Amino acid sequence: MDIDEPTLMLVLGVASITASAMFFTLHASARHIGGVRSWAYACLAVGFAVLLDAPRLVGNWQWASLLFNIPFSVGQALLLAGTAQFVGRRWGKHTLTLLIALAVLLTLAFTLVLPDSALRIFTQTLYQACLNALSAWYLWHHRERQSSRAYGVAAAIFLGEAAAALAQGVFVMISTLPVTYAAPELPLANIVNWAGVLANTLLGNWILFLLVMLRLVRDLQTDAMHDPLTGLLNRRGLRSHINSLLAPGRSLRSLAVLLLDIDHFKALNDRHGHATGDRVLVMMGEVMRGLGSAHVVPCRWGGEEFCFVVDSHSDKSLIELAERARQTFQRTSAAHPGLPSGATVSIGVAAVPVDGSFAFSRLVALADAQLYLAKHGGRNRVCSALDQEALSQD
Ligand SMILES: Nc1nc2c(ncn2[C@@H]2O[C@H](COP(=O)(O)OP(=O)(O)OP(=O)(O)O)[C@@H](O)[C@H]2O)c(=O)[nH]1
Repeated sequence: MDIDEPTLMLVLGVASITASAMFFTLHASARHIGGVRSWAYACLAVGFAVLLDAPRLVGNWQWASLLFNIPFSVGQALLLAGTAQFVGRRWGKHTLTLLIALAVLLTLAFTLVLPDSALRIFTQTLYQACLNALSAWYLWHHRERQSSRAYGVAAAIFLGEAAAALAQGVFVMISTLPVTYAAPELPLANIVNWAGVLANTLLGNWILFLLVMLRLVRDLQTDAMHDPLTGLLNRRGLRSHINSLLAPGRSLRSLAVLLLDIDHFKALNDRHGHATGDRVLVMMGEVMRGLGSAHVVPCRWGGEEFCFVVDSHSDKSLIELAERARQTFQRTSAAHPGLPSGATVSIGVAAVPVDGSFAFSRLVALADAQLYLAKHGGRNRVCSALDQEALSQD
């Protein structure tokens, strides 16, 4: 291949260092995302390896090899460590140290102790292939549902890099020609080598960058849709849930809402303090989460008001759910050390058919009217616009 190698390496080195700067910047504003800092150091190490090698200043091939191989191998190990951290795998510092030590030992062995270019390149590319294949496996195995396509592409790129590295090592081993790292005497090995380096430096880094951005978007969406105090869906999250329930193709027959309001919460706050009030709200969230399921979705409506949205139910099951919520809340608050024992909740229940005239706001208004009745009927009770016979069983 007709390539001005030093120029290409210079470009790749600069691309790696730029990627490193990008990852460092990302890490500064998204510290909770694991692995980004390791990727930043990985790009830095690879960038230095390539930049040091580009001018071909060192005439002695052994020293030139050491100068390239060691930072490059460190970069590969850090890349894998970053990927493992990004997907949430346990990854001890010892594993990283071992991998780096292995790469350094192999390089030293086949450069200074037993100088053999072919063996050095083969072990180096085998090492790189194994690490890249493991990165591909981590990304594929831990792909996130919403961005599974991007994870699939990332895994494919890493697998491609692994295959390119392995192929280059094999070409070099089976050739009878004398070889240098870039193997200009072996055109096929050289092409494969460059394909791998390009995939690594350009595509690989960009796809990792994309995965971090997708993770950030997912985290922001999760934050925007959840109440930070209780962890339940907030109103925005609930709206998104309702939209997904009403999406075309879902044959939903009816929808129910249970509105729950903690009794005399203002007095509780005044008497025991706002922090205790917050703890009662958290406990309410836990009680509701415990009663939730795929068809029973809890939400913090606002302040001391909560709701369940139920999309598969009978009238009886709704009333049972409301009663269970009321009793569990009362029991838990009584049993919870440090919380006021008399905390109770009033609940209004309503259900409507999902037809052409369905409006969620009307359903909420119906449940609210029942909640009003529960409050004015003495609190700590369930009121429902449903089958009164079922209600009177309790
Ligand atoms: N601790 C705490 N209090 C909150 C929060 N959000 C709203 N509140 C308080 O909840 C109280 C609601 O009081 P009200 O709407 O008067 O209702 P209530 O005292 O529960 O009376 P009833 O509903 O009629 O039983 C207000 O004092 C709000 O300040 C919160 O996040 N934490």
